[in-house]
Amino acid sequence: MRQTQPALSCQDVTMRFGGLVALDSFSLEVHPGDVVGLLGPNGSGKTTFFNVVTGLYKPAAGTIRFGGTDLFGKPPAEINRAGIARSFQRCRLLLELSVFDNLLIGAHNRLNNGLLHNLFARKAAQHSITSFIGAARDLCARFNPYIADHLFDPAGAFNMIDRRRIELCRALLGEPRLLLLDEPSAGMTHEETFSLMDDVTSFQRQNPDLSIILIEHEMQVIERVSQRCVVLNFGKKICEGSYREVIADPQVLEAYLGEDA
Ligand SMILES: Nc1ncnc2c1ncn2[C@@H]1O[C@H](COP(=O)(O)OP(=O)(O)OP(=O)(O)O)[C@@H](O)[C@H]1O
Repeated sequence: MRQTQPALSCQDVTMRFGGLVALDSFSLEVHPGDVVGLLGPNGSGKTTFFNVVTGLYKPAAGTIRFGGTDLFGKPPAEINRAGIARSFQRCRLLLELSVFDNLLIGAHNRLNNGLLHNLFARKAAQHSITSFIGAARDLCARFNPYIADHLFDPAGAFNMIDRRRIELCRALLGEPRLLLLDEPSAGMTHEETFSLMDDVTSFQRQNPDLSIILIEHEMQVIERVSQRCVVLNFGKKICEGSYREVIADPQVLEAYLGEDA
């Protein structure tokens, strides 16, 4: 029996797009330090779940609590401040800007004190930027020292795996307690994906209360990093258990292969 309170507790979450039920009474609990693999065939509702949890979509029904706080229907900025960060399938860096500028844009939620403050409280504004540079360098060094050593290089000068690293640093800079990773392998080789996930795992070892939900089609990645897997099909949870359990489950085989196991 688990002693810890769940970090994230979603109960009976339903999301509809017109007549399409993208999430159908979906429930999921994630405890501090959990790494959960979220699986399912294309269109099964995985990204929709991330969009609901991060406030991009407002579900029709259900409850979403994080660290005991009700997040249902709250705006994305508030959810991010509460400690939930995410990555996206496609690279969302501004490539002509430096790594540092990209990190700064990600921290807008916390650093923006308003134009008047920045114009008239120059010392305070300068101090907050200086301490942000220190925090950014420190975070990047803990995630992958190469990024910290190239903090002021343009993001476009990095290869795909390092761009993903920069995006993850941006997500982690706010010290989230829950990180949602949407297909980190997209556009990368096996080796690159494993290397990226090694950085994530090593970062999590330094921050053992960080919970992670990982959407990933590469089953080897899921097997390597997740302690528990949840499988969606047509918006419904069809299976939950260890990687070994879910890949042997007849309903999961049927969902993926379209045949009876
Ligand atoms: N904004 C939207 N408007 C209308 N339908 C949507 C929208 N977003 C998602 N859907 C539909 O909801 C269903 C679930 O989509 P979702 O992107 O969550 O699936 P997924 O499991 O993440 O798929 P994939 O593995 O291909 O990324 C799909 O049928 C999709 O077409």
